[in-house]
Amino acid sequence: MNGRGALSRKSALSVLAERLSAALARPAAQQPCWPDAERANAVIELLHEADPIVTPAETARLRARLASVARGEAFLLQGGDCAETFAGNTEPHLRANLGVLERMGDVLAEAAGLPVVKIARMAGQFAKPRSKTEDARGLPVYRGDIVNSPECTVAARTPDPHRMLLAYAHAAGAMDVVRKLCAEGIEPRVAQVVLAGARRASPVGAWPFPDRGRPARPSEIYVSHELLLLDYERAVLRPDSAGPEPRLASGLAHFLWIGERTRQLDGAHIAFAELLANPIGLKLGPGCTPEEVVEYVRRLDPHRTPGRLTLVSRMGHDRVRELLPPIVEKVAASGHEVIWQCDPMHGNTRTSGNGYKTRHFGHVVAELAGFFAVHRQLGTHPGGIHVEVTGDDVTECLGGAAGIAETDLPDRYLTACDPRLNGDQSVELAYAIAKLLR
Ligand SMILES: O=C[C@H](O)[C@H](O)COP(=O)(O)O
Ligand SMILES: C=C(OP(=O)(O)O)C(=O)O
Ligand SMILES: [Mn+2]
Repeated sequence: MNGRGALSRKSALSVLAERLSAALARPAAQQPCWPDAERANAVIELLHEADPIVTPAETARLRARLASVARGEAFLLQGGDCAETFAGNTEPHLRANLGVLERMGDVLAEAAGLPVVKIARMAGQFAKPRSKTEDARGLPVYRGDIVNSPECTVAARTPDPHRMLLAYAHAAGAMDVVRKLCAEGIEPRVAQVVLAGARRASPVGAWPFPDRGRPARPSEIYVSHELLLLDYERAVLRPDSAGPEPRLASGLAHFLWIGERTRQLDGAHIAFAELLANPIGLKLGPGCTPEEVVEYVRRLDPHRTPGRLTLVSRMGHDRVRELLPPIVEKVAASGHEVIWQCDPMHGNTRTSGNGYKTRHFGHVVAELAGFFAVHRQLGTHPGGIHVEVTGDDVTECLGGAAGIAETDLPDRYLTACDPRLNGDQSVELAYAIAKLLR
């Protein structure tokens, strides 16, 4: 590099460092208050030395894949646990969740006649935003294994910065497993629902039984998590000069998204995401106006890069047809080529009669039906879905072909945060979407 190149690289880096400090100085919602700031800083310093978990080449490949989704040439399937846990970070669990993505991807690819880009909520989905600061017992809420423990004691719920090191180690270990499984081949999850019962109860007319899998084959799967805990996210960043302006590449995931509770336009999360070279997602709940969305698009996709920004609507099954069209119209008129993705889970969370946080399979399908109908009407590409699913045989969401009822919820309600579709419900959902796509 000649002297002038080195100088301009140095000044680009110092501009980025200044912008990063300014972003982090903004108000940040949903951050834990570490009881010992010195200990937290020591952990952050250690994490600064950590190796990236994902490579720039992988993230660049995902950028190219997402550009094709934005252009309507591919479909995006994103899914996994609401909250990963350290105890659940095992090869069988990772394999089961990837097997669900694999099977859903097969069904969707065939129905859409398009390649499916798969992104797992995996290898770092350890931080949770919460709607309250205290639980029913008056204890600080559980904020994900990266912050505290769900156990019901004050000590367990006190944020512990050391957990960020554990989260990094677990994420790195999970990524090794993901790479190994992708190379070896992942066997698609096959639905286990009994034929007769399924035919009776299934809302999906085209539910084909028996659900036949195929042999495992190598797969391409990217990893993602919510860009939430800024003390963690700020630690593993590398300069990236491949794009239209110098940015910082997160070494912690290929794809990061900003949640519904941290999308304040003047807040730290949006300002932080502006600096990232990774593709970015943004959740949009029912309170979001079309004007706000145009401002997000301007800030997060300043160079009009197809697929740079994924807008994830999660409006609820009863509001999507009313709330989504003005947002899509305004963004389409702005000329930015975003990905339209539907999260049919978070706008449909309810408490069951027996006190479980749950979602009904029928509401999940209904929000997706609304999402596809809106895009069909407006002539835009319904680019993908973002779902909370597991290959484990849990009983957390109601309905589906097996007819999970409220009284079944206590059987295997294992989630650390939100209710997930189990393996059968997830495959059934893929068939329901296949019907909508046709
Ligand atoms: O995925 C996350 C949840 O939807 C979010 O943490 C809110 O959950 P809560 O209402 O139980 O706090
Ligand atoms: C918290 C989540 O979603 P949202 O921000 O849309 O509520 C999530 O995806 O787990
Ligand atoms: Mn969730």
